[in-house]
Amino acid sequence: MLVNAENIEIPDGEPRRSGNSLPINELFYSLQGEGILAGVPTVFVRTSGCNLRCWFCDSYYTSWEPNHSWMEIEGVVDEVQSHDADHVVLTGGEPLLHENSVRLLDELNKSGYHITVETNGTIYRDAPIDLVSISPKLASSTPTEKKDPQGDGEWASRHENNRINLEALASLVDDHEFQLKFVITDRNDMVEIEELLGEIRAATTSRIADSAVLLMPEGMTREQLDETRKIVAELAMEYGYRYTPRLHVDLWNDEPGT
Ligand SMILES: C[S@@+](CC[C@H](N)C(=O)[O-])C[C@H]1O[C@@H](n2cnc3c(N)ncnc32)[C@H](O)[C@@H]1O
Ligand SMILES: Nc1nc2[nH]cc(C(=O)O)c2c(=O)[nH]1
Ligand code: SF4
Ligand SMILES: [Mg+2]
Repeated sequence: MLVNAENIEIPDGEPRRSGNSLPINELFYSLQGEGILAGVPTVFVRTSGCNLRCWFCDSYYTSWEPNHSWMEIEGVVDEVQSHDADHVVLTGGEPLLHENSVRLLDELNKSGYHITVETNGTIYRDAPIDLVSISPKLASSTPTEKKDPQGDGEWASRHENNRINLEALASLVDDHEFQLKFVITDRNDMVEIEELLGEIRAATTSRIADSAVLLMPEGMTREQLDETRKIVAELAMEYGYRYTPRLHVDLWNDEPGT
């Protein structure tokens, strides 16, 4: 089943490529920095192009200013295999925008990798995924005129209209092991999280344990996380959800390829 097909687009200014290629922004070996697998050595494949525009996006060159090389799926698999890892993360941008992400996931699955997909949860695709790491975008992510990193809020209504797709969220939760990972900018986010969790729980037959709900502090740099991480840790204790660090930021700050 494909939900929200009308949102699928390729990055601006690129000819539509056919065949077996994907727009790849970067491919690197690091430690999983976020979520229930934090600390696990992992190869990251980052596609370019996104259907949303979070004002805080830490992968600016996949969303606001998409930048990539087109790579054949075979070449991506070869490069993944050149690293000594059992875990692969497919991220972006929004990796599930691209039909060919399914082909890549099929190939990685055949090679026996544990596969995590990092997604904003607006698009469902039938693919082999061991852990779907869903990060639904809250109202506080919307690039309003004041928060827009690039213009005067031109993306705000499009982002707002597309950021939640309950049907896709429920399908992702129903079909895979999952974590729901919310980026927290301040305590007001909790009202919307509680409401959205109620809606997802009503739409799915799967149980969503509180331990599968992760609160992640917003911040691209150590300095920014210094402002948010303690508040988020306290919110996790208050609500009974799980706190997730951003280990890569703690270790390497905002260095590319980490
Ligand atoms: C760049 S996104 C790519 C995957 C997908 N588009 C998504 O948003 O889930 C990877 C992860 O980084 C998170 N993220 C992006 N910018 C962030 C920031 N400034 N602080 C904390 N987390 C951030 C996203 O919520 C998501 O969990
Ligand atoms: N180390 C590291 N861990 C991550 N987990 C999710 C990431 C992402 O950007 O999706 C990410 C990332 O960019 N780096
Ligand atoms: S959905 Fe993910 S990639 Fe897209 S703008 Fe938001 S954080 Fe960035
Ligand atoms: Mg990242």
